[in-house]
This record gives sequence, structure tokens and C-alpha cells, in this order.
Amino acid sequence: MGECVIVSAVGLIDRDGRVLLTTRPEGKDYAGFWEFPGGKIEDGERAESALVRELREELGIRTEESCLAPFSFGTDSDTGLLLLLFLCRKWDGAAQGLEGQELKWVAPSELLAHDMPPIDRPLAAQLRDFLSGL
Ligand SMILES: Nc1nc2c([nH]c(=O)n2[C@@H]2O[C@H](COP(=O)(O)OP(=O)(O)OP(=O)(O)O)[C@@H](O)[C@H]2O)c(=O)[nH]1
Repeated sequence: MGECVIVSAVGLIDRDGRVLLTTRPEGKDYAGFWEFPGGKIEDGERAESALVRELREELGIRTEESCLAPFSFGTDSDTGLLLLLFLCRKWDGAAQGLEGQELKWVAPSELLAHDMPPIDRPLAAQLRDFLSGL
């Protein structure tokens, strides 16, 4: 049986209710696909602190664990990936692509128009429905 990889990711929601998607950098799996910012949880790390760290490293923004609300999760039986999706509406700084990734603030209704890894699609649909008040 393969190893389980746990990834923390976040739907950052701005004041206009748009969600930040970023591209996966060249050389990584799903390069060029759109994803929720985040990354793998390191050994002994908690999901929230991993996300606070990744947001600082990848986007140069600062947030706190108390600003991260658990939203949903997804699993991929082929890769053993477990993706934990949080939501965040409060952070300091303006997001930048510090690892060369593209950034795009996307209206909820446009989320599914973006190429995403398979695990993200149902999560994006849930997020769209949640933000549209369905
Ligand atoms: N951050 C993020 N990763 C995702 C999403 N969807 C998805 O399948 N993944 C997968 O989750 C894994 C996250 O790994 P990563 O490469 O971003 O993590 P990391 O920054 O810790 O990478 P590293 O191990 O290359 O340093 C990848 O296999 C990636 O394809 C998503 O929405 N956000």
C-alpha cells in the first residue's frame, strides 16, 4: 500500500468574494494547472502551521492559524493524496508569486473553467456553491 501524503491548501477569499488560484510551477507534477495555494505538511507539523508557512514562502503574505477555517477535503486513491482545504479571509500583505507561479483572483462561477488536478474539481464546485449561497 502506498504512503499517504497530506497537503494543506487554502481558498483565499478577497473582499469581492473572489478566490485566489495559482499555477503549479514548471518541473512539478501538474505543472501549469491551477490549484489552491498550499503544500505538503512536513513531519510533525500541524495542518494550520504548514499553511501559514506555505503562504509566507509562496505568496509572501502573513496570516494566523486562527484565520484558517476548515472547509472540506479530498482524496485521490491513485496517489494516496489527502488534501485538506481551508478558507481564509484575513491576511496581511499583497499576494505575489514568489516561486514564479501565476496568480489569478477568480469569481466563484469561473473556478471550474480552470484546468485543475482531479482532486480539486469537486472542492472547487463545493466552494462555488458555498460562496454563491447555495
Ligand atoms: N498546493 C496544492 N497542491 C495540490 C492541489 N491539488 C493537488 O492535487 N495537489 C497536489 O498536492 C501535492 C502538493 O505538493 P507541492 O509540490 O505543492 O508541495 P510542496 O510545496 O510541499 O512541494 P515540494 O515537496 O516539491 O517542496 C502535489 O502532488 C500536488 O499536485 C492544490 O490545490 N494545492
